[in-house]
Amino acid sequence: MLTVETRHAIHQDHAKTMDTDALRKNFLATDLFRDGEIRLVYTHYDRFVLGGAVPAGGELVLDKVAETRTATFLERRELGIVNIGATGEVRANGETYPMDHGDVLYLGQGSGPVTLAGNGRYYLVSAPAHRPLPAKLIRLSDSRQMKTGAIETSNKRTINQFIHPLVMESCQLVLGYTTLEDGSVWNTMPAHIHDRRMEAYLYFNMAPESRVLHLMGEPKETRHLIIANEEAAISPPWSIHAGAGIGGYTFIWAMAGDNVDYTDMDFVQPADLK
Ligand SMILES: O=C(O)C(=O)C[C@H](O)C(=O)CO
Ligand SMILES: [Zn+2]
Repeated sequence: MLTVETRHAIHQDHAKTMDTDALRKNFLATDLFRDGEIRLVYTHYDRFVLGGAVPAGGELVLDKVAETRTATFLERRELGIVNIGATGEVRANGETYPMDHGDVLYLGQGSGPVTLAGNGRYYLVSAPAHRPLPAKLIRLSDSRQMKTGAIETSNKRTINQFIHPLVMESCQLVLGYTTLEDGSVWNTMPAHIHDRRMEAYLYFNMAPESRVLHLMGEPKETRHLIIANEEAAISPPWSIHAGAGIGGYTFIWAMAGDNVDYTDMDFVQPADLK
């Protein structure tokens, strides 16, 4: 079963008038992972799509998605898949990719129908692509690991970069996941924006009762989302994206837009946030 929800783009002047419910309806994606289903959110931020697929021991096929009005979803798109569950496999273009927990698969434009199988819990992100590029399975050991933060500032963490120009080539997608050291709770602080690229954060590996306080909004007009396990924050190009957990968590960050330069960020120091 395939479900697609469309989210239109919101102007920052509109966002600052929103109450909690409206902020959550527009910027939080919940209920992405259901057994036997593919559930997608089609955003109008860079036409970035995010979602979940849980074959639950069987198989699910991602093929035609009416929203794109193309013969197959990947006819003019590229796809990143992260397995946040147990072992499974993904098949596309006549190839089979074994997917362990934490593995990332890139499928380029024109890859055709994608079969997601086994006990994986697959997080999916997709953006329009301008040319076909080779598929690539990237394991944690192949990723580029960037250590940052410090225990003193409660933000010691490793930013694992997978779909990233120094690891592989993509058209628009840039993706990885960030893990925090025990006792560190903050991600992405100091915060930043990048008007050239939108971003989405999927928080996972969280205890069911745990929550992340995710900060969003323009730097001088911040708002927050209280986020539970396996929920995603959709971050428009004008928004900061940062968070602190009351328990452990990992998050997958994924971006699309005008460039694939991970370092292209406009930092905002905490003293400049409001
Ligand atoms: O912990 C962090 O800092 C991040 O993971 C930042 C994200 O990678 C990001 O926002 C990239 O633009
Ligand atoms: Zn960012």
